Amino acid sequence: MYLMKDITRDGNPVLRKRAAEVSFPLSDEDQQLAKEMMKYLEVSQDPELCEKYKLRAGVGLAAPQVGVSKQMAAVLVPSPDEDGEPLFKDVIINPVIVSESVQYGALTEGEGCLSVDKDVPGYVPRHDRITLRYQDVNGKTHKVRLKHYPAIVCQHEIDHLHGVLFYDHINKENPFEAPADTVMIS
Ligand SMILES: Cc1nc(NNC(=O)[C@H](CC2CCCC2)CN(O)CO)c(F)c(N2CCN3CCOC[C@@H]3C2)n1
Ligand code: NI
Repeated sequence: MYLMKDITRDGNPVLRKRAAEVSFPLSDEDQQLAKEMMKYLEVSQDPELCEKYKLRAGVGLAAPQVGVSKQMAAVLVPSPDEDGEPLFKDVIINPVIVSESVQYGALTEGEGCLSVDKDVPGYVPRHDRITLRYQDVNGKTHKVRLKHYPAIVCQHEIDHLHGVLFYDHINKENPFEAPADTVMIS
């Protein structure tokens, strides 16, 4: 199971590389990687286990963040109401954003990153809606339309696969400025 010591931090070149495509069928190593990344998110979202293992909670985790430069990320976006199904839960492999809204969306609270220890205040303008194509661990291709919160999370993870970090998007002059008619997501 991954602990915070296993998370690569900003400054490690692996976070600024374009990750390599994953080939199918998945090697045992890649299957284990997918499982471990999703496990981290599940454990980190359990208050007791999160505390027990001193984790930072997460709704997404990309392979470069555990030192593996491969096009793979785990995403676990819980439903707003406790008992509901997650808004999105899957390990996205070789993801491609095939279309995106002109309209921006941004988390009202700004963003953080398990690989960035410092707080970087400011809005992170992303596309409010995306159509995402990816393969799951079985090699099955999915094409999903996402909006608001899950769309933001997936864009944050896909950025990691392209060597981009969230603060790269923050307006240097005015961090809390967002483009006109940006959807603010809480
Ligand atoms: C929004 C949020 N970001 C959390 N952390 N940061 C992350 O996930 C980073 C990725 C996210 C940062 C902004 C967009 C993607 C990790 N990243 O670096 C991966 O690349 C959270 F932990 C969190 N939630 C809300 C849901 N809650 C359910 C119960 O358990 C606690 C959990 C807390 N929401
Ligand atoms: Ni991140």
